[in-house]
Amino acid sequence: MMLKLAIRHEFPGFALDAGFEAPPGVTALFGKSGSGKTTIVNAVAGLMRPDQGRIEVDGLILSDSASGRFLPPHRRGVGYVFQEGRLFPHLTVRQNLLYGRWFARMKDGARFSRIVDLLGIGDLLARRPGALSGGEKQRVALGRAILSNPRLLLMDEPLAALDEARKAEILPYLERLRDETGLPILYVSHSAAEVARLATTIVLIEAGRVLAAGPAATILSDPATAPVLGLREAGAILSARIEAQEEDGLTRLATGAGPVWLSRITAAEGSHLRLRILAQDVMLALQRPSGISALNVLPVTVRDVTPGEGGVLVRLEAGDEVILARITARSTAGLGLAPGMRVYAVLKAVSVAPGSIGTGGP
Ligand SMILES: Nc1ncnc2c1ncn2[C@@H]1O[C@H](COP(=O)(O)OP(=O)(O)OP(=O)(O)O)[C@@H](O)[C@H]1O
Repeated sequence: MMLKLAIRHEFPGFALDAGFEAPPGVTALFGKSGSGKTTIVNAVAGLMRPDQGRIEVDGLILSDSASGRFLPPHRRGVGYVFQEGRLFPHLTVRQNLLYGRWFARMKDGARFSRIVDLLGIGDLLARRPGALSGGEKQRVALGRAILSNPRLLLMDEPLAALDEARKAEILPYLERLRDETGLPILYVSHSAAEVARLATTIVLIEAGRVLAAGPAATILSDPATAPVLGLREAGAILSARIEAQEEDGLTRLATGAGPVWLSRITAAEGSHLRLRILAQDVMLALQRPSGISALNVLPVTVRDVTPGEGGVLVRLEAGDEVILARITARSTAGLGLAPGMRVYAVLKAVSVAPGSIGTGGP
C-alpha cells in the first residue's frame, strides 16, 4: 500500500505546499515546531480539508479538490495514535481494543491474539487505563488503531509524552509493527534519534514545504540535510546481520561496509539489525592505523567534503554503504581530504549506543 499526497493550504500567516509518497513502513515527518507536520496528518485523517490537492491510498481517493471528493474521517480506514493514548477511561483494555474492531466489523480472534502478543499487552486486558503506565497506554492505543484494520496508520508524536525509559520500551514494538503489518505509517517526530531508529522513509518539512524526501539511510547521511536534523544527530544507517557472538563479549556483524565489532548485542546470530553510526563518532586516517584501541577500521572512499558551521561533514563510500564523518576544518586541511581519496574510517566498538541499534533493515 502506498500513500500519495500533494496538498496546498493557507492559514493566516502560514502556507502549506507539500507533496510526497509514503510506501509501506514508517515515513517520518520531521521538522521544527510550526512547520506544518500536524496539518499534513490532519489532512490525511480528514480532520481538515485542504484548499487544494489530492490525497490517495492505493488508488482510493481520500480527498481531491479537483473533483470535490472528500471522504469523511470514519470512512477513510485510517488509524490515528496521538501523543496521549486517548483511551476510554471507563472501558477495560480489552474493551478499548475491541472498540476499534467494532468499527471494522471484524470478528477474527486469531488476529486479536496476534496483535495483543505483538504489543505484549496480554496481561493488561482486564485493567482500566487508569491502572496502566504511560508506555502501556501507548501500546494499547497502538493496538486499538491496528485492530480497526486501517489502510494506514497516523502517529503524531506517539512517544513525546513518555520518559526515555518508556520510549526505549516501546520502540521495539513499533519496529515490529513496521516490519510485520506492511502498512504505511505516517509518523510525526521531533526526535532525530527516534526517526533514525524507526524511519524507512524521511520527509523533512520546513516552513510548510518539503525540503527533502527519500529513503532514511540516504537522507540521514546527506550533508545537505544534516543541519536540519541537527549536526549532533547526523550520521549513517548501516544494515547489519549478526554473524557471531564472540567469547570476549563482542558481537561480530556483517555489513555492506565490511565486518564491524560492537559491544555485545543481545540478539540471535543471523538477526538483521540497523545500526546508526553518528558522524561525530567516526575518525579518519590516511593509512590503516596500527597500535590503536579502536577495533573497526573500514577502508572507504571520500565522496564529498562539506564545510559547515559545526565542522566538516565527509561523506564516505564504504562498500555498498555510505558513512558520514564529522571532523574539524583543521583536520580536513591537514589530511588534504578531497573527493575520490581512499582513506580509513575508524569506529570504536563501544561508540554505538544500544538505543542506536534497531531491528529490521534500513
Ligand atoms: N486551524 C488553524 N488555524 C490557523 N492556523 C493554524 C491552524 N492550524 C495550524 N495553524 C498554523 O499552521 C502552522 C503549522 O502548524 P502545524 O500544527 O501543522 O505544525 P507542526 O509542524 O505540527 O508543529 P508542532 O511540531 O509544534 O506540532 C502553524 O503556524 C500554526 O499556527
